[in-house]
Amino acid sequence: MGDGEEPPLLSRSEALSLSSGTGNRNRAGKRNKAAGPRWRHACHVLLYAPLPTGSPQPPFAILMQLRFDGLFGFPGGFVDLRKESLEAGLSRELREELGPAAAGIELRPCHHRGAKAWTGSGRKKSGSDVGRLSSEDQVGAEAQPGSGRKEQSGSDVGVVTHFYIRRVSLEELGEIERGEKEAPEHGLEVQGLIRVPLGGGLPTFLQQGFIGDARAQLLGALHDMGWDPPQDMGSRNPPHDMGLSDPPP
Ligand SMILES: O=c1[nH]cnc2c1ncn2[C@@H]1O[C@H](COP(=O)(O)OP(=O)(O)O)[C@@H](O)[C@H]1O
Repeated sequence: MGDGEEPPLLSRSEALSLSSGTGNRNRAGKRNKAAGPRWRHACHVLLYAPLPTGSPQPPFAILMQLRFDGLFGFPGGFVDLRKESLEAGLSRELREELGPAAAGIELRPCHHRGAKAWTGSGRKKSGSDVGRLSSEDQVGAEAQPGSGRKEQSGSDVGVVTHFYIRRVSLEELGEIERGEKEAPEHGLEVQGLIRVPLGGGLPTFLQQGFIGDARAQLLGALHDMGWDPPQDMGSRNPPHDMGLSDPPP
């Protein structure tokens, strides 16, 4: 798969059928490469709030974060399916990255908007996922678009990125913004939360660096939410077609 080619969008259950790799070991505990790729699962969520009637278009606020590596992305991270569900793992990541105000944001399978499975051969060549990952995490980073890491053997490692969209109230969004400095990861993995500039500032924002396919996820979500930026704003990369409409509350 070359640059620009995206893996297909998978449903939650299709993506979960990709082994997390625990069964891919022989009796000596060594990885059995013939068993196929070992997949690590990562979950990220777009949190958005409707703005009051009469607000400038589009009438919602969307949160993203500036990461430790200078790239923009959505809150979330790797989930250990041996210990937690996708949604429980994502909630844990939100508490770490957004702080206590995120504890009240319940995430359910209905908020899942699609997943993509990336192998080493599908990796894009730009961006950086620079050296702070554990050896466990590196398996994923090798395979992730935008990782910037030297490619490993490619076919036996992979990352499944799950994308969620969750509507919150403007009050809940404000609480998260006010409480972000209390988050354990604030100033470490997360440098700060931002509201995506959706008006005239969007073209400039879209030229920033994004982790993985976060930029396409943002554009796909805007499309699902009924707002397609004018052509010249988002045309560098077509949005993911999430194949879904009307995100659940
Ligand atoms: O916003 C995002 N959208 C899509 N993929 C992302 C986003 N943020 C990180 N990733 C990818 O998900 C994987 C987990 O990265 P992350 O930095 O969130 O995990 P961690 O916080 O658990 O270390 C990495 O392969 C990374 O490239």
